[in-house]
Amino acid sequence: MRIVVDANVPAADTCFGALGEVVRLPGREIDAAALQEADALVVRSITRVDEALLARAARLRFVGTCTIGTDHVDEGALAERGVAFASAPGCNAEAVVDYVLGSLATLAERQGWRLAERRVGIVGVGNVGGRLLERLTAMGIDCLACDPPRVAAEVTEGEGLAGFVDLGTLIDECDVICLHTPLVTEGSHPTWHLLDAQRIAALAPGCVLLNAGRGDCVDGQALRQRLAGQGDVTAVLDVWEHEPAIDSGLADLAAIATPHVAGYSLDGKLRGTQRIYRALARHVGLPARLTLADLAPPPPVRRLVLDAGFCPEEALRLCLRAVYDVRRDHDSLHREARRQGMAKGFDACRAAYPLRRELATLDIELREGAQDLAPLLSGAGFRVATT
Ligand SMILES: NC(=O)c1ccc[n+]([C@@H]2O[C@H](COP(=O)([O-])OP(=O)(O)OC[C@H]3O[C@@H](n4cnc5c(N)ncnc54)[C@H](O)[C@@H]3O)[C@@H](O)[C@H]2O)c1
Ligand SMILES: O=C(O)[C@H](O)[C@H](O)COP(=O)(O)O
Repeated sequence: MRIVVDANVPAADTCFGALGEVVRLPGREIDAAALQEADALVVRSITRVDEALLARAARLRFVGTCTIGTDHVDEGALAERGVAFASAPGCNAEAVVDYVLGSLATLAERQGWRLAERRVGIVGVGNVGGRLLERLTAMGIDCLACDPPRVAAEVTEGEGLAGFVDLGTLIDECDVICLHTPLVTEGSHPTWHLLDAQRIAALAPGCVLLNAGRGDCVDGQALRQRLAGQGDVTAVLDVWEHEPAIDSGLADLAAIATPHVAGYSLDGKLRGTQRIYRALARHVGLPARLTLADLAPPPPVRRLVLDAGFCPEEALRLCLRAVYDVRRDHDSLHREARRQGMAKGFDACRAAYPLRRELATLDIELREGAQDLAPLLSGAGFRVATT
């Protein structure tokens, strides 16, 4: 079996090599010619899997994307050709939540506010937004949630979603708005330009808008105008319209601008690889013997000991940055964009992404006098012990 795999899929040779011959190609270079002899295709989100790509893929029987998002895949076209499809729901959701916490802690420090005093609105409460809601609530932070499709499902399935509000209410009542919606262009709950010019104009002065869903969920031009004109809201943007050739003017105006890497923990990527490896093995009737534990190395920082003397905000920042510092990704996007131009720089940051682990890989020991920090830090996602 010949398996074409995006070069940015970690542990591909170990996993897919156990099932067949692996051909690795940069995601943007996978084209119809590359699939002529392929039996299986494993992508991430940058390869558009559509009619044009499939045109000469007569042998193709399986496509897997090691990502949560599936908007780059024409599932109808695959079904018509009898090609099986698998994605990796939730694989990097914890990493995205780590990114949100790191971004908010960084802004709080820069702008001189306390996260505990802010109300956070979460739009799209699925794997990512749901985990964010859980972690923020456990940290004692007030949250509102908006997810009309889930609310509609409640009516029919009795999910019980008390406390969910509509988008207008969330915008009016929250200081921080976190967008975790997929890109949906059709149906009764489309998300294309969910934050359009009108909603962007309605953002209250001082509010923070964070988008780690899909770039097309926000009208980038309207956001750029609001940031450039009034300069009274703060944007944290990980996803963009027209990636990788994103609007560099908007990137300059965003307080935190990163190249679509919110989900780029090694753990999240390996989970994605492993899910698709298992799906392909099942599809071809081979055993999938490799587990996540076989693939993930030990974390580079395993343990932190805190004694008395930290205020909660400082302790949280210190622990977050021991694992992942979002400022590194912001700086590297700007640096590489200056060096190579935006489109090349954007992709270069992603291709050479440094090692990043998830908060749950860090053990924190709280000594006497620091034990009050336990709810905040365990709520944030660290493994906390008191001694
Ligand atoms: N930046 C990154 O690195 C990164 C990483 C992972 C996922 N993502 C993006 O985040 C999206 C969400 O991920 P997930 O794992 O939570 O997906 P999910 O499918 O588990 O959840 C998405 C939620 O959004 C809700 N939703 C859909 N339309 C909506 C609308 N109009 N208004 C409000 N809510 C709406 C759905 O009902 C669902 O609950 C993915 O589809 C992907 O596009 C980005
Ligand atoms: O949908 C997802 O899982 C994320 O957006 C993912 O992090 C995208 O990563 P990429 O495919 O761009 O490497």
